Amino acid sequence: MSKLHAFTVHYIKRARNHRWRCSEITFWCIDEQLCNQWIQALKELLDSQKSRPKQLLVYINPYGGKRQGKRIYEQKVAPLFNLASISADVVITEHANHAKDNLFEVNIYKYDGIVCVGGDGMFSEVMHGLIGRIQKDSGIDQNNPKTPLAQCSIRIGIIPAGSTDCICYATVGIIDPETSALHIIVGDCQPLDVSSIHHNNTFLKYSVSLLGYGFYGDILKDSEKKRWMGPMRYDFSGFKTFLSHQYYEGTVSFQPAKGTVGSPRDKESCRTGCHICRQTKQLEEQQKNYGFEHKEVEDEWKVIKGKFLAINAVNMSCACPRSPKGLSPAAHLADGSADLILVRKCSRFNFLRYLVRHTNQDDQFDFPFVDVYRVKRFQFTSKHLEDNESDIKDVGKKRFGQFCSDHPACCCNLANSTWNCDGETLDSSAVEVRVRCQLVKLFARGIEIYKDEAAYNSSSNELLS
Ligand SMILES: CCCCCCCCCCCCC/C=C/[C@@H](O)[C@H](CO)NC(=O)CCCCCCCCCCCCCCC
Ligand SMILES: Nc1ncnc2c1ncn2[C@@H]1O[C@H](COP(=O)(O)OP(=O)(O)OP(=O)(O)O)[C@@H](O)[C@H]1O
Ligand SMILES: [Ca+2]
Repeated sequence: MSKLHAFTVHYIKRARNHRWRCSEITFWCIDEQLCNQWIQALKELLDSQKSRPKQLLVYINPYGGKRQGKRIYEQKVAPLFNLASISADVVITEHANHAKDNLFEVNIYKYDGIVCVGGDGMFSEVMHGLIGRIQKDSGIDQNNPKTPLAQCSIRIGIIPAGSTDCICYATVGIIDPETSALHIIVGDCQPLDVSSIHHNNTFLKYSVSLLGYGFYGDILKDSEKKRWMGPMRYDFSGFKTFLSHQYYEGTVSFQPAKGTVGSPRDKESCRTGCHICRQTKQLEEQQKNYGFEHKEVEDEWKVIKGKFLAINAVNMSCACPRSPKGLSPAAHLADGSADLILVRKCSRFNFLRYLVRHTNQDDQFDFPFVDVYRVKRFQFTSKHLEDNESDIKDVGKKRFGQFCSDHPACCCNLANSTWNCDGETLDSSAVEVRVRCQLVKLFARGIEIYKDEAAYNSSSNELLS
């Protein structure tokens, strides 16, 4: 404009329910030199913020959730990345495992972060690619369950476009692509615990949210055949699995977490700057300094044999829109432990009461048939496998498929379930699980606490571009 000079500042404004929005404000000035000084000062301020990513590698699953991944990225995320001068190499996946395989081929070290546009399954794929690549480059064999893993310093960003999106919900507080893009732009960093799953010295998978056998495994297995239904498939398969009321027999053994301060029955949840996660990290660093870090303590295994409707190990609350407080409301994102929830065989009515409590304020652990433990390691072996193993020693015994080999007429239930590993199926009737403290990092900051309702309007806004 004649004789007036101006520049526009784009910044982040907090809105309700942990939502972030991009706003802009234009400053006018009659003095051109002063205007340029301001622009220069703001540019220098932005450049000095080293945690902000400049170059990203983006994987889009065009078939996740309601199949909106590509549109969400192009319309809601790419314009914000452009505004923040972030350059992105975009790969639209053509098949399952495309992103994972690609992460073993590209030069990942030239990127400040890897972004996945999709659901929990897509995140899991990218995480497997990244962890696997880092171990390969560090010469670490993932098959040895005792080996400490190399941490991944390249952060992962999630643009939610899946069916459950629980990892996004539990680390940001809302499923909103724009909010997640803004957390990436400001360069947030949230470490995450990862569980490694092995069987007989063979690496199977990693898990960050839910590793579930029985109820959630069966829901997932059934729902995979109904992908065409979109996110609704989980409700349909959930109802069907609930009616089938299948229980599974086996042995769970675990080592209770010693070094953590919290308990799964705490009233307080993990939030931005969580002191429990911070204390754990400090403790781990102290142990490192004293040289204790990789010593395996073999004492104190607790063993539970029984009939279970569900065995769930969660590394985070698993909060999602279906259950806003999640499977274990007090679980921590980065405390080096998982909450192991054992739901024993009970009536359908009681199991329904347990499920309903995931949707209200009542305590879902306050039932005689539900136990919850905070653990660092656990193992599960199905009775089917235990019996088969003892049969091998006792040559000549006949086996009767899914029924008890000792008493074919007694109809003991020896069926096997599947594991639900962050929304991916995993078939293994015996697993050994270890929590790896803060193995990966996300572009997130945990769920922020708004001290009072007015705070989200007045609290600090962040400069975008
Ligand atoms: C009566 C209402 C009860 C509602 C109970 C809701 C509990 C929901 C807890 C959800 C926890 C999700 C954990 C996240 C797992 C993700 O890594 C994974 C991949 O995205 N998602 C699922 O496996 C997807 C799992 C989807 C689970 C859906 C469960 C639906 C159960 C429906 C039972 C109906 C009984 C009705 C009887 C009249
Ligand atoms: N182009 C593709 N074609 C088919 N499958 C793909 C493709 N790209 C990725 N996948 C696979 O699709 C699976 C599911 O994707 P995603 O997690 O994005 O959606 P979802 O299952 O609907 O959501 P959620 O995991 O949150 O329930 C992932 O395991 C991923 O490996
Ligand atoms: Ca944890």
